[in-house]
Amino acid sequence: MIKILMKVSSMRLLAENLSARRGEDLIFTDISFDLGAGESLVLTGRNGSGKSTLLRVVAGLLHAETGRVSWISESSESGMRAAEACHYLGHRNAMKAELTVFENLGFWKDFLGDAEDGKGISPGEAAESVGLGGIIHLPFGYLSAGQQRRMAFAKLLVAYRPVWILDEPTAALDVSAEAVFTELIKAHLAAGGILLAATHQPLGLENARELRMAGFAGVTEERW
Ligand SMILES: Nc1ncnc2c1ncn2[C@@H]1O[C@H](COP(=O)(O)OP(=O)(O)OP(=O)(O)O)[C@@H](O)[C@H]1O
Repeated sequence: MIKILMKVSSMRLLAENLSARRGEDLIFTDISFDLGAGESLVLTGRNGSGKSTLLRVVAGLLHAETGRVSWISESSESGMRAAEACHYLGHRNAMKAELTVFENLGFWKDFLGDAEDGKGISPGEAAESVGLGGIIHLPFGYLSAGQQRRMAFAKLLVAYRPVWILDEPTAALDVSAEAVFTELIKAHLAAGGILLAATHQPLGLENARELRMAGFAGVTEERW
């Protein structure tokens, strides 16, 4: 049973005419999308096509060459900052190997705090939610690659953010972990959350839109 404490969010994520450069190369141009409560957009495309770059631009971690990202929330007239509105889960898990799982998740809970319209769950409950409640006392570095990825996902649950930005969330995961992640994402969307994800494997979401990145300024969009 997955328990996530949050009210139905009314967030909107608007990206307008985004372009980004890595080094000398323009990786994509004029990408726009508009995601409302409960909506998801999945970026696909070959290695190097710019998926991670787009996610990092939206999360405010990379500078956009052109365009802008707006985080529109009913609870904040002036809009929100990326750090207040989204969780970003990149290729790395952002956990300290020598601290226990409990200490890592506790750190993130205290450091991030909750966005206004939701409430995160405890480190113990979050570990339970990803199927690893029994190993919360172990140093993070002792965990297998798949267990580490599950615990990185649990970080999304300890502090509430309406938008989840996930880069290859299911890399190194077994089939049961994929199913757990899909259920957690569906629960997030059902509560009015938003998902922006890059993946090479389908995430099992029925109504996700797809943005196929072609790399070096090419891009196409279609609905799955
Ligand atoms: N710091 C950098 N300087 C120059 N080029 C870079 C830099 N970082 C990334 N790139 C290039 O930008 C392009 C897009 O990379 P990106 O990581 O966004 O691709 P991706 O679609 O996420 O790939 P993958 O599926 O392998 O994760 C690639 O061609 C990459 O080599």
